[in-house]
Amino acid sequence: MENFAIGLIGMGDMGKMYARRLSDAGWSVNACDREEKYDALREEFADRKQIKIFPNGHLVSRASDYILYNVEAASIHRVVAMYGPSTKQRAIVGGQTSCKAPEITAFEKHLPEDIDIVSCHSLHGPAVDPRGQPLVIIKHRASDESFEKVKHVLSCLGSTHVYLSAAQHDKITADTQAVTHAAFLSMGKAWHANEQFPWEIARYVGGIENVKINLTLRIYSQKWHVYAGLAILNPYAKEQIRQYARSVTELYKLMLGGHAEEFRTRIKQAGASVFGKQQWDSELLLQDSVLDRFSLGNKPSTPLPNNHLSLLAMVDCWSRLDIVPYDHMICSTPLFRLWLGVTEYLFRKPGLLDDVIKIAMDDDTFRSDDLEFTFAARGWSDCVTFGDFESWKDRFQSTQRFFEPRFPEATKVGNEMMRTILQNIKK
Ligand SMILES: NC(=O)C1=CN([C@@H]2O[C@H](COP(=O)(O)OP(=O)(O)OC[C@H]3O[C@@H](n4cnc5c(N)ncnc54)[C@H](OP(=O)(O)O)[C@@H]3O)[C@@H](O)[C@H]2O)C=CC1
Ligand SMILES: O=C(O)C(=O)Cc1ccc(O)cc1
Repeated sequence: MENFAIGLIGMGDMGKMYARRLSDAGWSVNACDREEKYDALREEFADRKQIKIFPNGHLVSRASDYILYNVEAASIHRVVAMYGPSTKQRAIVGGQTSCKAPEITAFEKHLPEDIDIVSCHSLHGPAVDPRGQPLVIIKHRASDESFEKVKHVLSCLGSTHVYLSAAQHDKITADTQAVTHAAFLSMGKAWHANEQFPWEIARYVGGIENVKINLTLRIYSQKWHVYAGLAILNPYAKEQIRQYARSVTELYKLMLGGHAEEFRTRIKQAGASVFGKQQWDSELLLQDSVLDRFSLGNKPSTPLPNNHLSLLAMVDCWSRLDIVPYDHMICSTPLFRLWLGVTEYLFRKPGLLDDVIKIAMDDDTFRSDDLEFTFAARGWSDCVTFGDFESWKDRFQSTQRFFEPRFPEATKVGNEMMRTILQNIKK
């Protein structure tokens, strides 16, 4: 593979991460972003001889042997339509977007027939060390030789390769990403609606509450389009997010109506279908003593009880959709692994689930919080169902502004928490 050059179109967070890692491994990289960022990018990468910045994607495409589109999912069609026809003859093309259906459609429509298509998706954010994280590689329309070349190029990331079709990828990530995010987005929206910084309230500080708070703030501190794109454009996500909202609503109604037996049976059945076949040969993934270290507030001497509606609904949703989340570990993001860890914690801890069910029925202190959470889950689901990017952006950014003053501290604590917990999981 002498003189093999890699092209990166879109030099945002992911494009830059790939450019740095591929050039560190010795590959020649041609890269561009929008034309107006040409000078700034040239300056930023001036000290890297292996990276050549171009003004636009035509110039990157004609000079490169493997071209990766790292642009917003919602723009992929427009950008591939623009630069696709300029692709060097017999080159290989792929994309990094989080949802593959629109990406593949754009490639099939706009790439000349002699171009091979091998796409990919790093299942982690740009600030996470890629080593050991899943990297999905999709051989969509390619010779074995092209496929081997892509695997060889991407092996320098040190990620674990997962080979799937585009449809398999979208089906699994609808669960590991889109629904997981819907739960955290709903928590954030509900806290915002009640004007609560959750770490300032006794109910929310300590143990698994810290995981919920830190991960929610982590999501809201990122760019809206990443989360909007992977939920709205994924053909499988609509149904899954709708079921999550339905599970939240139905459980909330059972709580309001005091239907204790129905509630208990439903939760226990859901727990059995999701966790029933698991062999618990290890310690609990998450331990209070570890989790308590990652608080944004001070732990009160007597934390108020929580009915964990968001977690009960998650397990109910998985169960209704016949999803066993452990089957999806191959496509798990760090966030998903922690979310699964939190649900596991609730369903495996002796007595805790029974306490939570009792609290859900008997304690109405937090009915208004849960009402806001229910509205929020329904609101996100409606946005996704209607494919409404503008409302999605507005909902996201208004809550982002609410939490913004706390992002620097939350990012620090959240990163530390993720590092510690994920290291423990690896052991
Ligand atoms: N962030 C994450 O955690 C992950 C993201 N992804 C996916 O990777 C892709 C990129 O994400 P990320 O890097 O975070 O997003 P960014 O917004 O940081 O990067 C996208 C870049 O593409 C640029 N762009 C838009 N149009 C063009 C064009 N015509 N020519 C060249 N560049 C263009 C954008 O410019 P402008 O901003 O001006 O539009 C922007 O700089 C997305 O599809 C995302 O879903 C995948 C894994 C993880
Ligand atoms: O871990 C997560 O789910 C994240 O939030 C980071 C992320 C966002 C988009 C992707 O396509 C992959 C990873």
